[in-house]
Amino acid sequence: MRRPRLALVPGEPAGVGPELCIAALARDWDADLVVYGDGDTLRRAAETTGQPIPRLIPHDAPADAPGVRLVECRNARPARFGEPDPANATAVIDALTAAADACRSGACDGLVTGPVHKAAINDGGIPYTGTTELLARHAGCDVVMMLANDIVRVALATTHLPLRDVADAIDAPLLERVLRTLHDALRRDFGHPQPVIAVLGLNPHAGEDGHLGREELDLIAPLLERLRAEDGFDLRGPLPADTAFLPARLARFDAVLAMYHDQGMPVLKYSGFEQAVNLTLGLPYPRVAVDHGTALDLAGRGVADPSSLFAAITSCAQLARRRTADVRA
Ligand SMILES: NC(=O)C1=CN([C@@H]2O[C@H](COP(=O)(O)OP(=O)(O)OC[C@H]3O[C@@H](n4cnc5c(N)ncnc54)[C@H](O)[C@@H]3O)[C@@H](O)[C@H]2O)C=CC1
Ligand SMILES: NCC(=O)COP(=O)(O)O
Repeated sequence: MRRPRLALVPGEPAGVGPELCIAALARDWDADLVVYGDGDTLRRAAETTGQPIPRLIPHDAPADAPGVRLVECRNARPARFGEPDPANATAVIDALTAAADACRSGACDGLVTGPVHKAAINDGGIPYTGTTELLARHAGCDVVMMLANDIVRVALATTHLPLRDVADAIDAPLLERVLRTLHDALRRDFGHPQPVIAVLGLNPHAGEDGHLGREELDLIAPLLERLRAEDGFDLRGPLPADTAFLPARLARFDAVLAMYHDQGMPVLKYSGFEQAVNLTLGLPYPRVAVDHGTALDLAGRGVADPSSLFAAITSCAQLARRRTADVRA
């Protein structure tokens, strides 16, 4: 089977993404990496953090040319580690878009991304809530954000939304789309023919029989009941979020669906920040990102932990191989 070719996007030039990518490029992977980013930033990240500077070659260099293939997406201004510059927002988004194009055209088999600084992109004049949403728009499909480590998989019904807007955003069509996308991905990409999905309530104690909110009674429970009637849909809940993650309960679930970002994310990050990855389910190609942010406090110092990026590359390569095998079967 052909080695998967993965597009690797470092993300925010002033963050830890470039130096973590340099660490990744020094390793052997069961995949070929093609970097989409600013070559000068990568070289300076290597230099500043005392890592070997990779030989970057154009992405369309001859097949036997030695070096790391780079699709150059030049920054408007040289990056200063620790200080995001909104002038470079366009280059960051262009790199993500070019890499997504390559995945959609089949030139690459999967996408791995470093952290992006949301405020810097918006300050640069580009409306942006997250790469998950950007890739969904780009591919024109429904997606689900799911974070995963060896202990738990947490998917989110809503992603980067102010808390004030969350309750209004959660309705039956949205939850149904999310559950179908999650269910399909657990079956197709994660090898669970009959996945068990725990669905959290929105309110404390899952609404306490309607005394602490009615979304569970009026919306979530009837939807779960309807979907359970379909073959293969094993849905538990709506469960109180405060006890759903108890280890003994968690062991019975293949994934937990949280209603909003900070209902699920802290559990995931507390249970294993270093090894966790962020997956976008529902795209026509696998996309896996680091679970952490730009860590501006560490950028350029050579102390950032590369484990999440390494886990993202490993996971993306596995998903890409699985999809290639499915196509051939
Ligand atoms: N995948 C992505 O694109 C993500 C992007 N972000 C963005 O990153 C920016 C900063 O977010 P924060 O909330 O400060 O989170 P952060 O993850 O950048 O930092 C939180 C803490 O974790 C530490 N940390 C992060 N990555 C680390 C690593 N690889 N090794 C060792 N320590 C590490 C940092 O030093 C800091 O103490 C925001 O603009 C946010 O939107 C946040 C999460 C994910
Ligand atoms: N909290 C996750 C995060 O901010 C990264 O999300 P995305 O940019 O991959 O959508």
